[in-house]
Order: sequence, then structure tokens, then C-alpha cells
Amino acid sequence: MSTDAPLVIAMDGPSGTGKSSAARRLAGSLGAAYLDTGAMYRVATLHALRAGVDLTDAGAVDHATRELPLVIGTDPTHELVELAGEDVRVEIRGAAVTGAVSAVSAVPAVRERLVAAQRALVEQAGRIVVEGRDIGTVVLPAADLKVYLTASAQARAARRADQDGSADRAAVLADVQRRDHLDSTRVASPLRPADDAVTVDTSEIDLDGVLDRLHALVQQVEGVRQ
Ligand SMILES: Nc1ncnc2c1ncn2[C@@H]1O[C@H](COP(=O)(O)OP(=O)(O)OP(=O)(O)O)[C@@H](O)[C@H]1O
Ligand SMILES: Nc1ccn([C@H]2C[C@H](O)[C@@H](COP(=O)(O)O)O2)c(=O)n1
Repeated sequence: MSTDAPLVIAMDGPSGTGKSSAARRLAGSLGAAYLDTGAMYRVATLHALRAGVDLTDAGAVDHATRELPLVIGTDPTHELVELAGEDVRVEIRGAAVTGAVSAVSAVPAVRERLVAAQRALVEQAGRIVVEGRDIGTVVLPAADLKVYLTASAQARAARRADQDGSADRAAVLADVQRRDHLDSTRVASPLRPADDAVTVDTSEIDLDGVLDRLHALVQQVEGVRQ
């Protein structure tokens, strides 16, 4: 099979399970594009924060994000995230956005617009790994392969604390659990595995091990399609 054959992989799961790391590496090795949909919700959140709107007012968040001059790249080797031409890769990962993103991503009108943009990017790419919370359930229900990454909250908090250099592990764990709760209990597209997703628990596997597992799943899918 040629390496430019269409292939759409959906990767969902809670924060810190390794979705971004695994999806980016998988895309690179498959010669596929990569889309980080969480970054899109983070840019919408930054835009709403800068507009100074009350994030508990869904109508105001909808209004403030209707015009969203967002550019997101899909090259797995080069991260590109811009808001009105400004490089916001660092700012969208900061505490202000991280603390507010669950509220903004719970607004159905925001989701509708971003889901439409995500589907357009997938259509353009043809061969792509897309990661988020609702990719297998809502954005791309016909994906060729759906993977749901999980890991214990403790393992995820430890990874996040290492990544951010935080000594307060209890606070990081509480934040991970807060976001899990908000993402999985919201009414609009809650975080959950698609019925046909393959669940991979990464608590006890390093990133190379996760990649081995993902490559085996891709081989199965490509074998079936040949
Ligand atoms: N299997 C693994 N074993 C150990 N550390 C890992 C593993 N996978 C990812 N990590 C590390 O955990 C941290 C979080 O990973 P990553 O950002 O890929 O998770 P994520 O699921 O995309 O999180 P979020 O949804 O919050 O963006 C990173 O520092 C990454 O290097
Ligand atoms: N498809 C998606 C992707 C992300 N979100 C929300 C939920 C997260 O709390 C937030 C940031 O995502 P991250 O960068 O941590 O992956 O965005 C969502 O609702 N749907």
C-alpha cells in the first residue's frame, strides 16, 4: 500500500495520558499530518480571556469567539499555533488558559465551529492523526482507527508535575482530577471512549511501548484494508 493512502486515526483520552506525544510521533512515522484539537480550544479560550468576557456566560463566550483568527498547523515536526498572526504556542499552555479551557470548551456553539474547522483540516490532509476528547465519538465517527488512551490520575499527575517542574504534586493531581471531572460530565460532547475504540492504558508503559502498541493497531487496520 502506498504511504499516501488515506488513513484517519482518532486518539482521545484524558489529560496527561500521552495523546500529544504519541499522536505526534505516530503521525511522523506514518508520513501523516497531526492535529492537536486541544490547542484549538485553548486558542478560543485565550481569545475569550483577552476579550474579558464572563466565562460562565455561554452566550458571551459564543459571541467573543465567533470571529477567531486562528491558524493551526498539521505538520507533526513543526508546531504552529497563531491567533491573529501572533505565535501563542506558549501562552495557550499557561495557567490562565489551562484554568479556563474547560469552561470555554463546554460551550456548544464554540464546539460546533471548531468541529467544522477540524473536519475541514482532516479532509484536506487525507492521512492524519487527530487527538482530543471527542474525536472518535463526534468529530470523526468513521475514523479508520480509534484509540482511547487512559492512565491512572496519579501517573498522569506525576508526568505533568515533571513536565512543568512542579514540586506540589497534590495540587497537580487535584487539577488533573478537576479537569477530568469537567471534561467527562459536560453536556456537550463529554469525554468518553467511542464504542469501537481500542483502549490503551499507558500507566505502566513508556512512550516507546505505547508507540509499539499503536503501530501494531495501525498494521491490523491497514492489513484489513488491503
Ligand atoms: N507512556 C508515557 N510514560 C511516561 N511519560 C509519558 C508517557 N506518555 C507521555 N508522557 C509524558 O507525559 C506528559 C504529558 O504527555 P502529553 O502532553 O503527550 O499528554 P496529553 O494526553 O496530550 O495531555 P493533554 O491532553 O493535557 O495535552 C509529557 O511530559 C510526556 O512526555
Ligand atoms: N477535542 C477536544 C480537545 C480538547 N478539549 C478540551 C478539554 C481540555 O480540558 C482542553 C485542553 O485540551 P488539552 O490541550 O489538554 O488536550 O480542551 C475538548 O473539549 N475537546
